[in-house]
Amino acid sequence: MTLLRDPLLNKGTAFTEQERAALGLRGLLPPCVLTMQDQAERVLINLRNLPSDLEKYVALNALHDRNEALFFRVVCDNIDEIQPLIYTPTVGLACQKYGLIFQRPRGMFISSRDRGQIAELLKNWPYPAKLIVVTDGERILGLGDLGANGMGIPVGKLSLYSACAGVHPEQCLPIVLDVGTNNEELLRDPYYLGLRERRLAGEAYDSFVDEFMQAARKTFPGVLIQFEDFANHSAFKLLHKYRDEACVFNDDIQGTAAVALAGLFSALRVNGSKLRDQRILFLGAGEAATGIADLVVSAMMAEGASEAEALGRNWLVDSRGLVVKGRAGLSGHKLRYAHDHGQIADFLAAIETLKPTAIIGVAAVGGAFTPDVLKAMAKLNAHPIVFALSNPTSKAECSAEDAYRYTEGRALFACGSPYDPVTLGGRTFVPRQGNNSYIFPGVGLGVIASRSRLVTDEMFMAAAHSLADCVGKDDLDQGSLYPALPRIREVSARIAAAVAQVAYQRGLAEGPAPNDVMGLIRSQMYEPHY
Ligand SMILES: O=C([O-])CC(=O)C(=O)O
Ligand SMILES: [Mg+2]
Repeated sequence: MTLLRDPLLNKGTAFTEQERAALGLRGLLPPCVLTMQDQAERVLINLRNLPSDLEKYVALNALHDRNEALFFRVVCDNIDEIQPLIYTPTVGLACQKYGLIFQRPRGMFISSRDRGQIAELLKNWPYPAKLIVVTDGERILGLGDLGANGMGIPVGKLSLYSACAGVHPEQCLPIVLDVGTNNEELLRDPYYLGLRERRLAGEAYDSFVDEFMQAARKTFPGVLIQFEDFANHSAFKLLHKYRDEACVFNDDIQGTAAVALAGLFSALRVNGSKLRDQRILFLGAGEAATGIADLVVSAMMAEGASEAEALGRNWLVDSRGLVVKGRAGLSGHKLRYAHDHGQIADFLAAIETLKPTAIIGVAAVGGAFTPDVLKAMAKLNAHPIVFALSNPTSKAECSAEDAYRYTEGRALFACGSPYDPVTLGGRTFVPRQGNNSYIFPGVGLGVIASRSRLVTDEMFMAAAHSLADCVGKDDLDQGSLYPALPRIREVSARIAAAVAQVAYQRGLAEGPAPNDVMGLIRSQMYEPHY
């Protein structure tokens, strides 16, 4: 009976006659023996009969808790259909309803009440973790502070690690650091499962996170720690504090940067220009905006631009207008992009003045790329680059349909959440997601496989190039700036190999470089089967 209750061992009706006899399962299962394929088909039939995405999320979660291999088989074989249900956009709603839909815990919940005992707590995790995705829930997607309900995000990210890059599920540990929440609604919500108190701040917060970092590294030596969906003020600080001493990265800063840069490389193949000649205007000035801009600056410099020139080609607009030199109260991460210029209050006026070739939306202001914004970009450029990257769909700067409609089908478009193909004037466009989900699974796999001590920006640059290299002419012809999702395991393997290569070249890896790095990567990829 224990076997049937253990999701890592359970095969349900797929236990063979011999297994049933040998393992004491006779009589505990209906007599019919199914194949994994039969089971997967049945899962899909049931899933498609469910009336809402949230119910599908719950059903998939339940499958994950019942039979892990079957869950991943279904995800891998139907990634286009399933990814939006276990990841953005549905995971956003699932986090908002986390307390209500809760059935079984997944991952670890470490709260500020556990101060002084985090190492002891981590020992309760029964597997040797090699990869932790951790959030404090303060900025979940573009939805803001969801406190401990943010747990859905590390869970979703790690499901993609296993499905999209074959990181073994047993190596994956989702963690929420529950330091309270400042979300009034949650504090009043009877079903909220986190601590009902305001967020820790200042020194108390820093020392709590530091205790977690030391305990995690001690309990799981060499573990890769991905920071996810922290608010800006914590995200930059934590990355800066730990990146040179621990194996960490911030997905929202560095992962998003690499996916956006790869999308720009693809777009430039269509419009035939160079990165160093672009003028990029960001709507948003947080983790994603400055993360992307920093990587773009490095890439422009690799094409021969000076640093000053490259910086001057990236501009930010935040809630107070254009980020310019001397504007009062600018936070540190924006300063590189605070150029000498007069104040401009709104985004459209900034477009008209600065004449960008690309606009990148990362401010979680739904609908901010208005028809007028899109038309202005179409007037300035033969092929305007328009990336509406905010998540979930309700926060997207514009829909795919609007992006194509208001630019007469000339936009080179990428979106953070999935959109269906758009047919316009006899042409069908297939927009693809400029989502860090193309990047982090491969980066993580490469870091784990090479046992790299650190995660570097050079690795994200290599990941961006590898991802861009996977985009074919057939993709570009239909308006896709990224490869098709069903190719993701191959794409992740290439990214992982490139990342591992950097680790070996820079002396960050453990052990000598193998002759066949790709072989090493492939040999480590988990395949869901019985
Ligand atoms: O999770 C996603 O879809 C992308 C991401 O990291 C975020 O929006 O914070
Ligand atoms: Mg994120």
